[in-house]
Amino acid sequence: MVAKYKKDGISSGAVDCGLADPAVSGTSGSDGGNGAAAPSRATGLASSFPSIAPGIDVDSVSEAELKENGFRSTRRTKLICTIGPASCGFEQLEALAMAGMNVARLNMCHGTREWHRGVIKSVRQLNEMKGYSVALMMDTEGSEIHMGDLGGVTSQKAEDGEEWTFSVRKFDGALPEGTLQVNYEGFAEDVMAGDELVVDGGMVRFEVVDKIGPDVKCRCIDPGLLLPRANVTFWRNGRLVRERNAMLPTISSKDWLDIDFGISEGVDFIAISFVKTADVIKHLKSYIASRSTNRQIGVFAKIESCDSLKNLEDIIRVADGAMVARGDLGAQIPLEQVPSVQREIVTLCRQLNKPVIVASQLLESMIEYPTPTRAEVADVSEAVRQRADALMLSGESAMGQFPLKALSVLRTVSLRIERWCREQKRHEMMRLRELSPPSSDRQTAERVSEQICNSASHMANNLGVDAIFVYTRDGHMASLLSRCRPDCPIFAFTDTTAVRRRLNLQWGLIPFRLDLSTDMEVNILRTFSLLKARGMMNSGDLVIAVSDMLQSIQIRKIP
Ligand SMILES: Nc1ncnc2c1ncn2[C@@H]1O[C@H](COP(=O)(O)OP(=O)(O)O)[C@@H](O)[C@H]1O
Ligand SMILES: C=C(OP(=O)(O)O)C(=O)O
Ligand SMILES: [K+]
Ligand SMILES: [Mg+2]
Repeated sequence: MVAKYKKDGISSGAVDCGLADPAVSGTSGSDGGNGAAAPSRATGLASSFPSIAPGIDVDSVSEAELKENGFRSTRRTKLICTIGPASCGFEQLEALAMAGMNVARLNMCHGTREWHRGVIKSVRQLNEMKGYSVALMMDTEGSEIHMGDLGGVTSQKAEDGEEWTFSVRKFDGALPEGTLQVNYEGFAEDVMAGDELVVDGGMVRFEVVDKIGPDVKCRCIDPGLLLPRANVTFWRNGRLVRERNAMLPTISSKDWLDIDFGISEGVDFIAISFVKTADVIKHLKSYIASRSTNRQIGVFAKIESCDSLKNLEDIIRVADGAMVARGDLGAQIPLEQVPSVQREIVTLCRQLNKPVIVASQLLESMIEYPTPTRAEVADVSEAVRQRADALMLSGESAMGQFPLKALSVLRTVSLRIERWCREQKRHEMMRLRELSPPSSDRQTAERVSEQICNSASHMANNLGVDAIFVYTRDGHMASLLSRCRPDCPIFAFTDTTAVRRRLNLQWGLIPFRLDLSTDMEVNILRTFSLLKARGMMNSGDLVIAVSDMLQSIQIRKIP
């Protein structure tokens, strides 16, 4: 890939993915960080950074946004960055955190476990030393069919009419000229002459000419750039072919090892690729529960296949969240259906109170160029207007030339569209159905919490309050409030760092960690005085406070 412009300023020379000494790394969020010094938690470095107020953890980005713009203008849409060679150094991660990254995604399709372990360690250090709550999401490879590593080169151009061989043979070292490896052993048996091979969701296309044992001879019919490990689907008579490849397990044996790795490394979320049914999610959730006592890992279902669309509601009901994985989805259903399917998934997730991520190609051109296309900005705007919980960068942040600029575009577009939607009432309006239907026991805590949150949001909008405060141990009340998408931001106070990180993925929540008292009044007064002392709120601000420890709604003016 040729850099047409100067590369993003997050790393000047060679990309260093080792663990830079964070004590000597400066903050370099030049294009869109907010320039605020990062607060440090109680570490030996306390003297190098402004110290955090005792008793409350919040990151410098939220703090600066609150101070500079007041309550109402904080960003509601959360941002996820896929980490790769262009973003894995400590300083690069720090710059991304400064520029608003809420979640770092690790795609297990690429890189070694050791490499991923290094990134996890850096993110964790960043959180501990600088008060961030960047969550970690591990994304499984799945049993998709993809090409091999291109024998070490970063890309190869396939020209119109060229002959290429797709082979299931294993090669040591360099590949023979014009040969590509395929990871699925049944490939040569499943395909037929005349089939169309779609690489990387349509970036390159081939027609199958002939089969010779493990080799499949093809002719390029849509030229383009072949990237390492690009995904491959095959089509016959205009339909996706699903032979034995459809029988491959959703979670492969390699995925199970990656999942064990994720559990032992304590990631916050695991995203499962190519989910077909709800059962696989249930199975994984019980596996995680049996392996990791007292740690919750959110399981996200990636919606990227025809099968997942057939079972959409069942899958989303059992998952902890979903991802509209438009990359592969666009290779499995006609492209023109992707926007309406995205909207359906976003709506359904909101109804079922599951966080939803819109992913892939949001700013694809920024892999190479420092400015997005107008169409990309429109796409990002639409996802923000649909009020998806989070937007995700893939290649833009993993291997592109401008990771920080791409993140900055997501941030500024989100802020601008959110404000426009609030002021002009342009959001997608949605009537929320009841999550917990009336039962014989009409007073279940679930139902009461839901009603409290709906009413609190309604009151917040009618009264024009500055913020909703929620005191929550497990985060559930915070997510119920987020579901209502109120006009004001939601400050979520929780007593564990793990819950705080998980809440960082959800729309409109600004998560803080605070030692919670069983006495609600004590919590309220403490948060008021701590936030006031740090300049994050002012006397006279109007707040609605709710809690999962005491079922009440309070309307309070900051003294
Ligand atoms: N851990 C990694 N190591 C090397 N390259 C990576 C890594 N993660 C992502 N990439 C690169 O970024 C590109 C885009 O990432 P992503 O969309 O997550 O993967 P894919 O293209 O496989 O669907 C990948 O094709 C790959 O080139
Ligand atoms: C996010 C996606 O999955 P991956 O990048 O792992 O292919 C996608 O297909 O859009
Ligand atoms: K993946
Ligand atoms: Mg995919």
